[in-house]
Amino acid sequence: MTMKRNKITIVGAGFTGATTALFLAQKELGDIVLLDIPQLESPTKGKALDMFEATPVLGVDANITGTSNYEDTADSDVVIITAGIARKPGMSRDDLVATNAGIVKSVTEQVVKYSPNSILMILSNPVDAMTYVAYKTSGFPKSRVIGQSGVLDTARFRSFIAMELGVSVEDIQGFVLGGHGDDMVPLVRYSYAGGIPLEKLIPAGRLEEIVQRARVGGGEIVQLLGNGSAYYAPAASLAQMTEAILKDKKRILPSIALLEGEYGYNDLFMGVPTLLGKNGIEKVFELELTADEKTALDKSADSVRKVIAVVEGR
Ligand SMILES: NC(=O)C1=CN([C@@H]2O[C@H](COP(=O)(O)OP(=O)(O)OC[C@H]3O[C@@H](n4cnc5c(N)ncnc54)[C@H](O)[C@@H]3O)[C@@H](O)[C@H]2O)C=CC1
Ligand SMILES: O=C([O-])CC(=O)C(=O)O
Repeated sequence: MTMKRNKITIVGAGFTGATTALFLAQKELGDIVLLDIPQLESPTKGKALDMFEATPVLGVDANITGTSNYEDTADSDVVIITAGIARKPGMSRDDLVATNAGIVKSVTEQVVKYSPNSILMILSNPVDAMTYVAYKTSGFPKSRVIGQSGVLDTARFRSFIAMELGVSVEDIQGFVLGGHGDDMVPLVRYSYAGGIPLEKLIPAGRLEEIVQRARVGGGEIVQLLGNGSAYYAPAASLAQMTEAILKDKKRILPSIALLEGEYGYNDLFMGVPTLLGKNGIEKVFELELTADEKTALDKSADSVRKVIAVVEGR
């Protein structure tokens, strides 16, 4: 019996796209197609071949190919969209909307033509609004259009807490709600180190400083790099979400999902805890919030709505 291998397409073979391809190959999650614009076809093929040549050493079986032709992406199981421009120091993610909305729309049109049954995973920023664009353009059910933000945002929070306590990053659990912007809402109430509530281990004032560092964690990397934005941690986050889907792991991970009444919001894409399995987002978990948490989430939702209004020309 021959088993069909999974096929994963990554549109945008830049820093995040190429790094994601490598993580996916290391996890042996399937064959990988890297696609970029025709002007970059040669370097895209070069990156893919170089990566494939790493697989004998890594001891993994994954075909990795580069292309600028959407026909090569046909029948993908998962399509990851990282196409677009990244911010530079002094810019906010929202400054990217005018350029990236057009790119995400045209990419999605092509993707759905060749992979009508795929699950779309969006990274391009401003990512909550770009997930909305992919949803509207694709006509896919909401379960198959997923944005990445919360795995990364909690990974940053977990890293900073582990540094603070001098313990393993593995034992820290973080929790974040809201849009992928500086007013995202990390909930320390639901954050733990080895099952112990963080509030019992770190004084409130210090915990708030760490929360604030996590909120602006993307900007910290943008400042340090000087000419682009983070890609290792974002790529690791995409790989973890892809693994949850392709292995039908039913993991509870934060993702950007369409809200239809949950948390009191409608027609809005924003980060919430979700169940990820073979059908994509199989469930959105809704929690009771305190008045302060709800006020903070409303602010974050307003920021996302403003960007969606720009996309829609309102
Ligand atoms: N949601 C999140 O948590 C994160 C989002 N991002 C976002 O991901 C995006 C990509 O970031 P990087 O990979 O660092 O940028 P990059 O500039 O290294 O790569 C982007 C790639 O997209 C390609 N591209 C542009 N238009 C295209 C089109 N029409 N079709 C196919 N490919 C196209 C470019 O040629 C380039 O190779 C940015 O918008 C960035 O802000 C980055 C990190 C985290
Ligand atoms: O900060 C950026 O522009 C890229 C991003 O979304 C992140 O690293 O969180």
